[in-house]
Amino acid sequence: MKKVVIANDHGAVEMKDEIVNFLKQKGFEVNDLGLAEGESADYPDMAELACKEYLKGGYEFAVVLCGTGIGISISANKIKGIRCALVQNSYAAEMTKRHNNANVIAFGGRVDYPEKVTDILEAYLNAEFEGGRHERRVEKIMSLEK
Ligand SMILES: O=C(CO)[C@H](O)[C@H](O)COP(=O)(O)O
Repeated sequence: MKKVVIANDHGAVEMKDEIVNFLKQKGFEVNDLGLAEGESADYPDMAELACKEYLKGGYEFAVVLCGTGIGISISANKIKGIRCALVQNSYAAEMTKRHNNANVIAFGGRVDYPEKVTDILEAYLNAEFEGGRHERRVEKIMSLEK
């Protein structure tokens, strides 16, 4: 079964539940490392949890969530091997898979999106990395870690 790991801080509990249910309906096994209602944590810790679990292998991608999506995506992108995209709509979600081959996707639980967040996520799921000239650029992103 395809696996996904997800983590959230207290700013995105409801959105996390919505995304977990959606991914389960899509046939994913979801490793939920995030917070439940009433719990609280610092978003860099939640980014680290999800991304380090993802990097162990066996996961298709990871999802990270905080109030804006900004802090947790900044944090995720500090971790070697992670290309985290904070996407604002379906177009960006599709393109970050096609061009950046993002392996982590971020959303903000307190953000008003123009579409359902699950539709945005679906655009990412349905897209494929194009390779070609984008392969070279992704390699250049990854060499910035050195
Ligand atoms: O969006 C976030 C980071 O970018 C956090 O969810 C937000 O900063 C948490 O704030 P608070 O502790 O006041 O709920």
